[in-house]
Amino acid sequence: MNPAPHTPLLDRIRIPADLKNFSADQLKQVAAELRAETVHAVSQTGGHLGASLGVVELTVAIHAVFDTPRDKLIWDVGHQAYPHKILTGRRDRIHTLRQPGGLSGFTRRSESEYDPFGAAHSSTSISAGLGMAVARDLLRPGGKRNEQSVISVIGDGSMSAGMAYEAMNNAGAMRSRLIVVLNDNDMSIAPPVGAMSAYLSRLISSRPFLSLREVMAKVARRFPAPLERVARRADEFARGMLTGGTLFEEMGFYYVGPIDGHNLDHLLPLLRNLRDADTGPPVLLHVVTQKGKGYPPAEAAPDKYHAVSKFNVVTGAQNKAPPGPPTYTATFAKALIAEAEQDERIVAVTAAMPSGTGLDAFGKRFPRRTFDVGIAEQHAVTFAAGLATEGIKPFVAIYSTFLQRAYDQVVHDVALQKLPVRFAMDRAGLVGADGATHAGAFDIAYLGCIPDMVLMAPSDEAELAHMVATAAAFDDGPIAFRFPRGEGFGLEPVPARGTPVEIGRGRVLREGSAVALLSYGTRLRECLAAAEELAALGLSCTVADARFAKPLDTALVDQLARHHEVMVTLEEGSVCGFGALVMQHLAMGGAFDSGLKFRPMCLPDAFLDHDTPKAQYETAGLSARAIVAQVLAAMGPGAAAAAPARA
Ligand SMILES: Cc1ncc(C[n+]2csc(CCOP(=O)(O)OP(=O)(O)O)c2C)c(N)n1
Ligand SMILES: CC(=O)[C@@H](O)[C@H](O)COP(=O)(O)O
Ligand SMILES: [Mg+2]
Repeated sequence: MNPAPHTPLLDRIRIPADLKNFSADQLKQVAAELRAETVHAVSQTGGHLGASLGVVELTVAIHAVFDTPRDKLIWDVGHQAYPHKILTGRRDRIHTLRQPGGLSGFTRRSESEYDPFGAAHSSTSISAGLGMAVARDLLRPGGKRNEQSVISVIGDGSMSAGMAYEAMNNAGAMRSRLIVVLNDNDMSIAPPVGAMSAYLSRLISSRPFLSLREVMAKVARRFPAPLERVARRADEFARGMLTGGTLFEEMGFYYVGPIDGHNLDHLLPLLRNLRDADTGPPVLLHVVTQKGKGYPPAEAAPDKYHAVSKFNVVTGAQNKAPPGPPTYTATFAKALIAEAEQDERIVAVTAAMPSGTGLDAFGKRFPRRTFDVGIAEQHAVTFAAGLATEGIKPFVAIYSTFLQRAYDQVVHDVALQKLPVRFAMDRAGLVGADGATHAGAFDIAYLGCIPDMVLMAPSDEAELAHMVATAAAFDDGPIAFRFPRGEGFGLEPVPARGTPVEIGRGRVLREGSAVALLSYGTRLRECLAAAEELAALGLSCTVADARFAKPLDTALVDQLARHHEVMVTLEEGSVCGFGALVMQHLAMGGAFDSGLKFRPMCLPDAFLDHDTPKAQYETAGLSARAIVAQVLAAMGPGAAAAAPARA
């Protein structure tokens, strides 16, 4: 157990407004204590530490200067908001971060009035902030525009997403009063990629940090007097001649920076000036920070401690679980490498998640055939579509939850044109501590309704290798497969290279006569366990692995429906998914007219909070126990007692 840090000043803060009673020097001490408190909290819970450490001074400065929650502070992604949570009335629960029943690891409207906008998917903060700023102006016509400030804090990685540009494009034209803080730590989860990242680096290296005098002079020059505008334009023009106007200025923002984001002597007066300005375009304040700042093990780590498990504060050593079976992610990467060894047209695309998707391993083996496009899921999909038009075989590896963002690209750019893009959807199903925002709940439903999509879900790691091979061999249109977060079962040997399976063909693992359990994905083990329990009760069960949600193995489905009294489908997905596809088929074939008792078991129609995945699936009612209960309920009272007669 790591000892709690000594935090005399932090202990005096109940609400952020208390910070206004402190001098600049005291605020520096508050920042030091807040950093220690954040390290201590995350050492007990695990979580996104590096990003939070990088914004400690920024968090203190914003809360000391602005009047939250009346002023709106929006954290992009929300994974850096732990110090903000500590300062905004959640310190007593910070040790429950990401724990069952505890605080969320992201910002969340239902958690606090200091979280005006929930997040976890990136690059939404400028749009949301602009909406709030415009609402302010609409609701208080004639009011002073500095009565309420809106501050969006967005990271350099998140700045690579299309949404951020869409929002800036709109904000720059609307000239609504909005403060965007670009928190540039030169890191995404992995090192950042792309021209924007290179541009920001150039901007920083071509312009040394502004001195306090320069910052203040610059801001004072801008605000407010319209008459000064001409002079300012001349000034900007002259400066542009020397250093080049920034992209942000070209987009209609007033650019201030770069500023040392750890220097409170600069941040405090600058933010006060921006707060008090009543006129002007949206402001982009460019602060340079360090991910993991102030905690040596984090500063030294290549990933700057983006996400850590519980750890020892003194050594920084993380409590890693003893190595278990390989993860599905690792199995996917290995299988893809095996395919790519044989077919040089295979390439892989990630949207800023090389390690999360296993494509870091693929990239080591095939650097020229690996594309990290930044946090740009929409672009990733259409980029892959373009590759496919020319005969390249792209595997787009995106978490199920993040593929949501590229829905129209999947429909319009890929499926409608029947382009053979392969979608590897990691983190399918419930993911644990990241909670509802990251649950891969919806992909079966949102892809299942698209014509010509082929959808697969492996029931274990060996099946995953076979599905990678199937996708590699399939050239007739889009094909997708989904697999869960974390370790596989480690029960079946995984072949060095998979063997393609027949498209649209499932398999039967156990034959029975009373009950049919048809599984799509890794709940198959729960079905097999349930079948054992039901057999012990005298109910004989067939267990089948659908393998495909689309095209459905209709022959298998019909056969199960015809020869069993009860049929249950299982999936790690939302309503309107696999069960709905099966039900639609059965209904059209009249199976229900002849009395089939059909029970589609899927995730409940609700957003499930963070918990351990096992507990989440218990809550969702997708365990072996729940299957047994469902079957017995379907059979009616006395089913188990009467079961031997039915078997
Ligand atoms: C739409 C979307 N894609 C991917 C992610 C995964 N993700 C979470 S944080 C992150 C990096 C963000 O980098 P940056 O904005 O610079 O923040 P930093 O962690 O460096 O503070 C990524 C890729 C996400 N949250 N949302
Ligand atoms: C904040 C964010 O979106 C990612 O860091 C995410 O938490 C990664 O999840 P995995 O741990 O499943 O890769
Ligand atoms: Mg960053």
